[in-house]
Amino acid sequence: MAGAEWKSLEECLEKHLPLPDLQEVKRVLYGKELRTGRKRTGFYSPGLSLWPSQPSSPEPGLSSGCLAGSLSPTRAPSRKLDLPREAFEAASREDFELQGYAFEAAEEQLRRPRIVHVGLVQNRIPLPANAPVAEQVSALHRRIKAIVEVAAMCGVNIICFQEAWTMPFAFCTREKLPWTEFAESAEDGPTTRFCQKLAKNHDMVVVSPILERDSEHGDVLWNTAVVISNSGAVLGKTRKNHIPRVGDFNESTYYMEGNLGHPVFQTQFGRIAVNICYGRHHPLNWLMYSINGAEIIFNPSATIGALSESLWPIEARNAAIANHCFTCAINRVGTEHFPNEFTSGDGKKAHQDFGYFYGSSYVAAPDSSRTPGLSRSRDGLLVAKLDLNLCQQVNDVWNFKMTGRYEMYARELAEAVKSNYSPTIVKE
Ligand SMILES: NC(=O)NCCC(=O)O
Repeated sequence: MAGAEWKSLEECLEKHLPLPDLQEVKRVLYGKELRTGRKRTGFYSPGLSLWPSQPSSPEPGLSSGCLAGSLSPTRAPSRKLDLPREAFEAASREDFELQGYAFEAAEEQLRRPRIVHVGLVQNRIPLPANAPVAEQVSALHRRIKAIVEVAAMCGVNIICFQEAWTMPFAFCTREKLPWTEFAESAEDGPTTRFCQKLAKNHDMVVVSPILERDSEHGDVLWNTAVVISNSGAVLGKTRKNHIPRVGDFNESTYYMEGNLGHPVFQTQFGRIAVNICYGRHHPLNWLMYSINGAEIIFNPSATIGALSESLWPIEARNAAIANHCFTCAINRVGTEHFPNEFTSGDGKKAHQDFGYFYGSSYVAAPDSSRTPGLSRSRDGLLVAKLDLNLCQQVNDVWNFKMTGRYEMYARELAEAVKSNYSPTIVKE
């Protein structure tokens, strides 16, 4: 662990990064740049920039090494995972990125390690959004099949695809056809049947986020993740609880807020839950999956750079810390162009694309460690080896569940949602 000789993260980045890279790193790490008020860095005061406009040189006599750290038993960074050569060869042939990392937990006397390999898939849409619907779906099935085969070579036990993975993210258009034609039955639609085969063939739990059409209940559409057991049986489904009303994410035009609560799925490899995209901004949403016993919470997403890139590295990681569980954040890749122009209701010109989906999928652990992200620009498979014992180990150290005071919050929230509630504000 570094002492005072390692001055600051900011100074290290400034010293070692070329200016264009530094600007991008600042954008992702700190959000928008604050007004520049002083030239040196090293401390923050409101309204002033954390960053000088040019990289500065370190003060003489101070070391500026970029990493000095020892591993603590409760916070070991994920390390690279050895994956089979054939898997890398296949990934390269199929033109997608493959990365693997392992998280470790301390050895226990009474419990054996509870090892599970998860796979996170991020991808572009392979065909343009104006190709026939059936061709787009088939092309996506083919693409995902190729990636799942590599995941199988890597020993993946549970795989999760990106939000609404069988379609372009067309909700920005507000048009119904052809986009509603991508909706399928969660129980026996073509995509679920396709995933059942994958699950059975590869002995892998498959989390398949789709646009669901529930024809048993008035043909209502939902944003749903179907969870398919490694036996090939449909274990169940879960629905997106929070629908964005931000920017071009006009999703409430298409489907309703989920009505299935916070189910957790007991799989052979551990207890999992799915918090779909915009749900990651809602700490109570993560909390309820965790209270129901989730050890791994997947967050299949579709989100764009201008809107959320500075939120991305924080939210799922914070949820893993706050809830003593693993979280898996997955985002799609690329720019999707739509046949007709639409406006964003912001006075700006009509346009035909949503913005840039920046990938960057990652896994975060309860001890605050995380994997690096997949790239911003390529399809990819991230394999992470988890020891689920880490969840309880961190819980026993930090005790957030024990100190959570849920009863107090339940009481206060129950009051706060009443129409006659008046907030407690103490005034002079
Ligand atoms: N798909 C979705 O909910 N996107 C909303 C934007 C975001 O949450 O970053």
